Amino acid sequence: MELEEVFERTGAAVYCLQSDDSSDSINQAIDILLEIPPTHVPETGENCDKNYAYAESLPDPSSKKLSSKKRKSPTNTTTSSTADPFLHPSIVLSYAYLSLHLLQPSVTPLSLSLNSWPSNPSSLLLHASNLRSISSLLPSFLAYKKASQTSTSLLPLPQLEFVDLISVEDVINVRSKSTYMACLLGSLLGRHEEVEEMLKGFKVDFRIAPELWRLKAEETNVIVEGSTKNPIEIRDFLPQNYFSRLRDIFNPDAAFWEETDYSSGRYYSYYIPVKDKSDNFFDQLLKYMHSSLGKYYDLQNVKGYEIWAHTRMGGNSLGHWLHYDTDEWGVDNRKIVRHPKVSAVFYLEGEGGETVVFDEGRGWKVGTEANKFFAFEGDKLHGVLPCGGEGRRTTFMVGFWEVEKEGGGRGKGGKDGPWSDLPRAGRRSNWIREIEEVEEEEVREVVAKEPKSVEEAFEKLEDCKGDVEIPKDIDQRFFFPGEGLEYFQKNLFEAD
Ligand SMILES: O=C(O)CCC(=O)C(=O)O
Ligand SMILES: [Fe+2]
Repeated sequence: MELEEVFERTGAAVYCLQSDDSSDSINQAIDILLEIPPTHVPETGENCDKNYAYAESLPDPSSKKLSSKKRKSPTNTTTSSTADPFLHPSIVLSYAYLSLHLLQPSVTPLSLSLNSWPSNPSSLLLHASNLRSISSLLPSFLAYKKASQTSTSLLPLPQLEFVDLISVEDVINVRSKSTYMACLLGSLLGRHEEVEEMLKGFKVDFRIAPELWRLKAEETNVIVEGSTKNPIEIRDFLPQNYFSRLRDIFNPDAAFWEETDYSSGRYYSYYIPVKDKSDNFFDQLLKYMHSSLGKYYDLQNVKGYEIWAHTRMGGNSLGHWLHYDTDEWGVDNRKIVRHPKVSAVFYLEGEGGETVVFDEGRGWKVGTEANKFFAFEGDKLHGVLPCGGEGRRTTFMVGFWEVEKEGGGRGKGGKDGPWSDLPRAGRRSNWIREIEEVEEEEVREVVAKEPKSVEEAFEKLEDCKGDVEIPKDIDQRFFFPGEGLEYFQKNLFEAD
């Protein structure tokens, strides 16, 4: 196959992918690309002079108004093709597979493209992200690191808007993204010296200390008998019938996630006032949690509970950025910052990254375990570390508030927002039908322990004064600028 046809086919495939995001179009693009024999894949990168010369000889693709004409036949490529010397057919093929969530088939074409241009940063970035999705953390770290070291002047700016897995910004910001991801995975893998070197690209003054990354979140023997200011964890917390009901409501396949549009990523929670008499399972559960925690924290003035939940696909998640739990309604509407008296995390499964909580310089670390309950004073900075592994991480959170609900409720487009009322059962909220009362349980005796901690949870960095921007969309705040924790206080007006 002539080089010209390879370009035309690649352009045509991109055009299919851009014209709409239906699986038909994606499959059509895949068919077009699969006809290019792998041995005819053009040389790019270090050897791409030929491609440049060819590309320059073609009319400017932007003058062809790609979107004005729908392609009719996959082989009629002349009017719609884009000649981009960096648009390697194998990269496009692997993007196409990825956009159908076909991870495995995407690996081979990507490796092929890396064969012809081993340091192609955008292929490396995609390759690294693939490897991370299949929990190959070390190879993924190495690929990110390699991408972070490639020169940015030769970066491709191709038309890659056709998949949401990687945006044009990702490609432009390939260096910042790959460096940041390498720092994140490197920290997880204990390669702190390399990370420190890479952090020099950014302007940051602190990072989570290697000691905290290394700490094993095992159970301690420090039993907490009564009132405390420190976090506590309680294993085997809920009686079986409460636990299984909660699991049913927030099971990964449960209606809740779909009906509340969890995947949109917007924040929503429900505010449930303290009542004398329970009307439903949530009342029962929250009363139970409240009485149990009352021995350790002063919860007498609590007026209501904010509840929300998270489920993270697979174990290989990036965690949850460091934040304070706040009353998002107050932040948005009154520009005031309030915290719950106590915040708590209930682990529905034993998978995924550890929760970390900070107070002044100290940092506690808590491992996930099914039916474990973890609580801490609600004005403490906290987050979730990234992790590898296969399992899913699902947690149910409770904020114990001394503040009565004033506003809150529906967010944009009538959807649930922060401090919503529980919905009534309806077509879009079947999940709520599962909260009818269960048999009431007496509060059991529990053993509360203080989780493991390190004295100095943040490490000061001296030479990290680079000008690469930390990518906003994946900033976990594990590396941050400033004098100390005031960086987080200043950012309190950003919703969690
Ligand atoms: O899942 C966790 O461990 C904590 C999550 C959290 O802090 C939050 O959702 O506000
Ligand atoms: Fe939180």
